[in-house]
Amino acid sequence: MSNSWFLIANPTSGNRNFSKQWSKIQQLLKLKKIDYYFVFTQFSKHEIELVQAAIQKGFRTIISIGGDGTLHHVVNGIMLQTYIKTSDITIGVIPLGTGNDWIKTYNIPNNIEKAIEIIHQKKTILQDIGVLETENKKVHYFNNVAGLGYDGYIVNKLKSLKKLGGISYVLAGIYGLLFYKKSTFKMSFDDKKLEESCLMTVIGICQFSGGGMQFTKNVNPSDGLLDITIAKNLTFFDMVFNLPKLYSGKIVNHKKVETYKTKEITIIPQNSKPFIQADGELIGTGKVTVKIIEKAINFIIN
Ligand SMILES: Nc1ncnc2c1ncn2[C@@H]1O[C@H](COP(=O)(O)OP(=O)(O)OP(=O)(O)O)[C@@H](O)[C@H]1O
Repeated sequence: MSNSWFLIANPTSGNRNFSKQWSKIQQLLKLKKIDYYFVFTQFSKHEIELVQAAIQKGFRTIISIGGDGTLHHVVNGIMLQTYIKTSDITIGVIPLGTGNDWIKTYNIPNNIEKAIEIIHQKKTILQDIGVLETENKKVHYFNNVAGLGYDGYIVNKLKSLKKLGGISYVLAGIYGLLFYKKSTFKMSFDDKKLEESCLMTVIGICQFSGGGMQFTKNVNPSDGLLDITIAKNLTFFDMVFNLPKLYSGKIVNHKKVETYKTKEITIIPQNSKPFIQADGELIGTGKVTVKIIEKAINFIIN
């Protein structure tokens, strides 16, 4: 087993100059005498095979350098392997992405120097991981927030806007409010069966999504429960007038919003196939079942 860190860096994440950021990261790691190996991703989802190869070589501490998408695929690589227990792995994050939402739950600043200092201190939490099964029986893991409906629509729109940086989330959000068509979702969890016209249903392990918005209530990332938020018939005006509440998290108290905690939920959209997003990555459309794997991976936190 290796005591070195294994760094997986996505040179395409964020919109800052990657080679400049990378030189800074290398200098800081040397300064802190942190022993490491590194690889750059060469294509989307390359993270999965890179992290699995690293685990087979004996690495147990992985650093994801990029945004939420890079971390999402690193997590999927770990969860999809059967070589070792996933809870033997520790992940640290050096944020280079656009939204960088996962780090916000743990007060990790969007700053390379501070993120490396936090990694050096090695304080960890054993966090839950969510697992989504889509209509075609495909399985996807998520470490932050997943959702169906409006937020999936936004993630799809974001693809063409991310080059604009942080503002892209706001622009995609407004576009979605103008053009996304709500649909009726049948939802079942515990002994509940709901049928509602929904803007979206959000499923959280952690607290922030959409570039700093908060749709989950009283989040605890290691309680073995999914935080479900059902945004019902919210209109364009409801969203615009409540914009500060989307960022402060108070939106969960709105009369058209319901929150639940559960271990498993199935959502079946009626007469439409809305996009499903997981950690800001588009993973499918239509029906989805979501479960939780309690205390699955160690993450370095502040
Ligand atoms: N070399 C590569 N070329 C193209 N795409 C890549 C490459 N490496 C990784 N990717 C993909 O790029 C996507 C975006 O990366 P990431 O989410 O980390 O950055 P971001 O979109 O800027 O940040 P955020 O998600 O925090 O807004 C991910 O789906 C990732 O798998």
